[in-house]
Amino acid sequence: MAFTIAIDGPAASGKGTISREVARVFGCAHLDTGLLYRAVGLRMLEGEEPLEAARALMPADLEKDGLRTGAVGEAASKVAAIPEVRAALVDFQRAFARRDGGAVLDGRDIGTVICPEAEAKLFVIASPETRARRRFQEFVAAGEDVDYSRVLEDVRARDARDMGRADAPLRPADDATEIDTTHLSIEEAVAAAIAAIEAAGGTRTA
Ligand SMILES: Nc1ncnc2c1ncn2[C@@H]1O[C@H](COP(=O)(O)OP(=O)(O)O)[C@@H](O)[C@H]1O
Ligand SMILES: Nc1ccn([C@@H]2O[C@H](COP(=O)(O)OP(=O)(O)O)[C@@H](O)[C@H]2O)c(=O)n1
Repeated sequence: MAFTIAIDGPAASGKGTISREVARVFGCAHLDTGLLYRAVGLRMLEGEEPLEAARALMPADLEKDGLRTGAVGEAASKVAAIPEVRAALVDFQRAFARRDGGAVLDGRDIGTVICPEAEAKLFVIASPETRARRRFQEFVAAGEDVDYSRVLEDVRARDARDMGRADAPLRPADDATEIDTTHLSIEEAVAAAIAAIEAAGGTRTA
């Protein structure tokens, strides 16, 4: 049966962490849709035209090194504001969402545009300062030379761009359950997500 779980929210709110654990617990496949936009953003930084890059995207693009850097995140949110780029990525995401065995997709517009019919929808948030601190720690661990105030500035700029764009802006679906992870541990956030998905009819396999 194709049970679809949509998990949306702003940068570094905890979507990916929750999604990976939810996929394990509910025994379904996981697609980090941000990687699609990051892969197009990286190809743009390498000189390619964004729409051509989106149309030519290959699975190997999602495995490339460097997709998680701040510069690529910034480029991703720029190409993500181009309606034709978004349109080129829709079919792949919808096919993934309806696969047998169920799927969890995380991103910005999964519950609103890609899978409005998803059986379970979560909207994960946290304060900008908390998200910037988490992202800063990740960059430091990855050896990137950054300062916290710059990361906070980038988080705010990306929020504004993602929420302000005309096409598929970041916003909760009317029927999404909000999880604020600002004061939650990873374990608590995951437990809240599992409870909401079970309440929506999801069945654990682990
Ligand atoms: N509830 C939480 N409490 C503390 N740290 C968290 C929590 N959720 C995620 N993190 C950490 O914050 C960082 C960003 O989380 P991630 O899941 O990648 O966010 P997103 O996918 O929304 O960008 C990761 O390093 C992760 O370990
Ligand atoms: N479904 C999605 C996923 C990502 N994106 C865009 O891609 C960028 C990078 O997404 P991401 O999920 O990898 O970013 P993080 O939350 O991990 O920082 C976002 O800032 C969005 O602009 C989108 O528009 N729609």
